[in-house]
Amino acid sequence: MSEPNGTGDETDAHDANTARDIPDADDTSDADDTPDAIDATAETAYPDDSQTEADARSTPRSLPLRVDGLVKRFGGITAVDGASFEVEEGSLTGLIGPNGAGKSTTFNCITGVHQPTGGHVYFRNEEITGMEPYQIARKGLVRTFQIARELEEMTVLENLMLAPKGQRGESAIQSVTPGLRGAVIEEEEAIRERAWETLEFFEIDHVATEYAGNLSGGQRKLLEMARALMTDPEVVLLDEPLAGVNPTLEEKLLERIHQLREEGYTFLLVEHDMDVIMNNCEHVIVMHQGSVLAEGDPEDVRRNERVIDAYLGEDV
Ligand SMILES: Nc1ncnc2c1ncn2[C@@H]1O[C@H](COP(=O)(O)OP(=O)(O)OP(=O)(O)O)[C@@H](O)[C@H]1O
Repeated sequence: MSEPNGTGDETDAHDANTARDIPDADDTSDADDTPDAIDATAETAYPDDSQTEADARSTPRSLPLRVDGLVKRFGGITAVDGASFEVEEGSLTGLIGPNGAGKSTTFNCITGVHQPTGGHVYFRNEEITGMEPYQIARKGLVRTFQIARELEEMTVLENLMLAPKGQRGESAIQSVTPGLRGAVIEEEEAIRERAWETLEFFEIDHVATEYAGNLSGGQRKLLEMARALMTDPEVVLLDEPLAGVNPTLEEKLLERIHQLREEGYTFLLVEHDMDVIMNNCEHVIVMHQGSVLAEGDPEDVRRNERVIDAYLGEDV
């Protein structure tokens, strides 16, 4: 793979990005009504009618996710080579590319699992490059892994109950302070209730008391997503959530993703099954050799000669 060059591929990505619509002020009416989203929208709306279209274009939008010139090297291997792309609010965006294109490494750099060698990652206009995974998760950006990472020796319910951020938890002080102890118990009950609701949503409530290590591969994928949701994310990066999942479960998982999207979540999906990408994502980003080769709606991407070449003539 080549060293970052900041030329051809970056230009393509940039062109593709600028070709996408800039939301007008009316778009804010559809915004998610969580406090964060309202704050973020306030930063980006174009409140003053006197603003010209050019002003509006130059106003940075509060995108849920923006990756700019991301580079990651492992010794002599350049896994990510100047990748730049944006993820739109409330979208289900697909991230595809041949094996070794750099998709998982990109996810790792976005979510703090890896320290990028170069470039920038922004979550709602805030630079999060190089932050720790827990800091990024707290802000509302989480990922799932190709190989699910649940705690095998805990039950499914316990796995979910551990996930929410900012829990008071047990401490010596609260155990001898009646008021505090009551608050902790109340919080735990609320989390337990939400955990049950989430298990029901993913239809794995019947295995709530099973050790996570005893679940089937497909059930683990559902648990992984359920755990991600328990952290109250705004943006979820899904790394091959359907790999090894049977068709019935696959349909269920996709249905859940669409349902969550309607509730205002934003998803970036890495998936090798092109039918899944083409039938479910409204925007597709194609990575090749560490950078963005093309992006657009599924049909544009499917017809793109460079994409077809990158996949060596495989059906995209
Ligand atoms: N920790 C690592 N150390 C060394 N090289 C790595 C590491 N992680 C990834 N790579 C290399 O970086 C390149 C990109 O890998 P990555 O897993 O990001 O690709 P991918 O697009 O997710 O591939 P796949 O679709 O096969 O999962 C590959 O050449 C891979 O071998």
